[in-house]
Amino acid sequence: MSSPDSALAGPAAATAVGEPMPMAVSSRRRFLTILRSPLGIGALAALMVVAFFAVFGPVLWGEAARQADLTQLSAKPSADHLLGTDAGGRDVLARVLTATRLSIVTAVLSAALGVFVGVVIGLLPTIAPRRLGRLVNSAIGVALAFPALLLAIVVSITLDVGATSVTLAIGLAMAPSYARLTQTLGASVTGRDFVAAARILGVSRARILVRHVLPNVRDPLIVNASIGAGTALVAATGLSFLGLGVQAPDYDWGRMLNESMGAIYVNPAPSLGLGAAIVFAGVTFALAGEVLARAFGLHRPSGRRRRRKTTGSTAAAPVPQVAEDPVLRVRGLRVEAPRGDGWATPVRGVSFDIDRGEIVGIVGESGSGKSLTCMAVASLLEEPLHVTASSVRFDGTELVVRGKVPGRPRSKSLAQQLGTRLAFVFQDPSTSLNPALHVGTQVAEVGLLHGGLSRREARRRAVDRLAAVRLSDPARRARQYPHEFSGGMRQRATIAMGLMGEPALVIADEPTTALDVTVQREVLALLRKVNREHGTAVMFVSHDISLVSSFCTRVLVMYRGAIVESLSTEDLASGRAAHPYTRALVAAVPHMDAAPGTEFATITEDAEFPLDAVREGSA
Ligand SMILES: Nc1ncnc2c1ncn2[C@@H]1O[C@H](COP(=O)(O)OP(=O)(O)OP(=O)(O)O)[C@@H](O)[C@H]1O
Repeated sequence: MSSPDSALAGPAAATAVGEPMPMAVSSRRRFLTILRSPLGIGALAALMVVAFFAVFGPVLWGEAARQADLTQLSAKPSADHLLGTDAGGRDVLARVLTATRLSIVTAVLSAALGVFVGVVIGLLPTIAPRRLGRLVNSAIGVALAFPALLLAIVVSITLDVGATSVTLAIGLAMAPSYARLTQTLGASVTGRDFVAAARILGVSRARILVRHVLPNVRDPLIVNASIGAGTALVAATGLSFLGLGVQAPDYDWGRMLNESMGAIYVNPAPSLGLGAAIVFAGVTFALAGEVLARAFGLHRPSGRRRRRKTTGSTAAAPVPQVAEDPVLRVRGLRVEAPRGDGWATPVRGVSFDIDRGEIVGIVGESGSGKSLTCMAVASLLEEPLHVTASSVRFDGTELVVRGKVPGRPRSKSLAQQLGTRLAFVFQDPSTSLNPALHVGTQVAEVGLLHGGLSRREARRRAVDRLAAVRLSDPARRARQYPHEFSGGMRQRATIAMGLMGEPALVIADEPTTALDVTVQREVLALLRKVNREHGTAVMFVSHDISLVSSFCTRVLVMYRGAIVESLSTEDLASGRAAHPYTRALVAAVPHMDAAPGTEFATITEDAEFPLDAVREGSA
């Protein structure tokens, strides 16, 4: 038997935190498939055996377990007593079967308590303000550092020994492990692009938790909860074995094991029988966990059905009536990040405008601050980053509050405006959609959140938007999961999400880097179509200066966190760039007509360029 302590240390060690598995088939079909597999059949059979003895054990063998035959004290196995008798002359097999109920119920309830408390605590850092989150994290760390068995013993003794106290003790001792697991899983999900996308749509923290975090952390939690029942069984048995668990006249497997140990060398059968029962039940829980994870752990989240008052057929928020000012006007945007003992400034007070309907490229080497600039203007950067500016005016609304650009919109109306008027297309299409939700559900989200649409209407509009981004058979595609899409299709779905509203600006942060050239062209054509048909401005980030030259009308050149030049693409293409860094970037573009053997021009790491802007641009 593994030590209860090691067993209680549980879930984090047993989990492979990763991508949720894809959900290609319906849950019913998946359930039937797994049930027909050897694993499913074995788990179901074992579970039925355990359940049978837990339910009927005391009824069928309770009487036999109580009858004492004083002529047969500590008897060895015989035809009448297959596992022999105990020191009181009672049939051991009947007592083992009768004790199944108490042992299993204690294990299941303790595991349920541990998982519940652990999940609640573990999710707190995801939804709580940052400082409280950090405090909870530290508290989980401290609780984990305390040996779990010791914790269980202390709680058990404090609460007065017995079945109830052992359940509470084990549940509370298991909770920190589940809390850490939940917190780690939650953190891995909240850093993903689809959560950032949800934030842009103005989805609240609680809703992000329910719709995006929980479905993606559920599978490992389900597996661990089931394995946890086996763990709890071993722990409860251990505590009872030590005399700290179930007390007479009740008995569970642990207490019986304790009583049988005195005679183990002369009559090992009772101990072996008990050991077999404990191992069988433990393995059953582990198998059940595996089956549950495969069968139900990949369910589409049921989600609370919420009907809203229908206000019209479009999900778009009313378009603010603004003058023909730039769609985005940024002044003195600065991003600071903690580094070592001090602060680094990856974005150094940049200023720029993007006019309505304009397509503006941002180019620069890796690390020049392009992505941070985009995220900052979309209100997506949170602590520990400091984002300050004298003004960030989007679509007529000032985003800066007391010199800072908040990581979340300050009001519901602003969240609605950002959710419907600003679209963000991320670099990696494989992370920008939630793998646990149907694509249509995700596209429809903004209609539910900001458009006042009913679920059905939002879905209809989502299908319409998927058609608008030229996805064939959009109704079927809407019912598929992101893994059933190609990279290009995912990018289109992300753009379709943006088109649920009436976006005034699409920020596309290297949207084609992860795609092959053909798909790249399709995505660019789509962005251009959105630009032409809706007058949507595009802020297009890329390393690829030739791509930017062909796609954009104007280019902002970033170097070490500053915009060093703003010029038209004609000027760029015809070699009229003024800043030495821009000229070096252009010179580094390889040409097909270069003579064989010609060395490519590169920008070396130690190359230094002035940070002052040569035209409009840097503050
Ligand atoms: N969350 C963060 N915390 C601290 N520093 C960061 C953070 N994000 C980015 N940085 C740093 O800021 C600098 C600019 O990063 P950014 O992602 O904006 O560069 P980029 O120009 O978009 O690069 P790439 O083209 O490779 O995506 C980099 O040095 C990066 O290490």
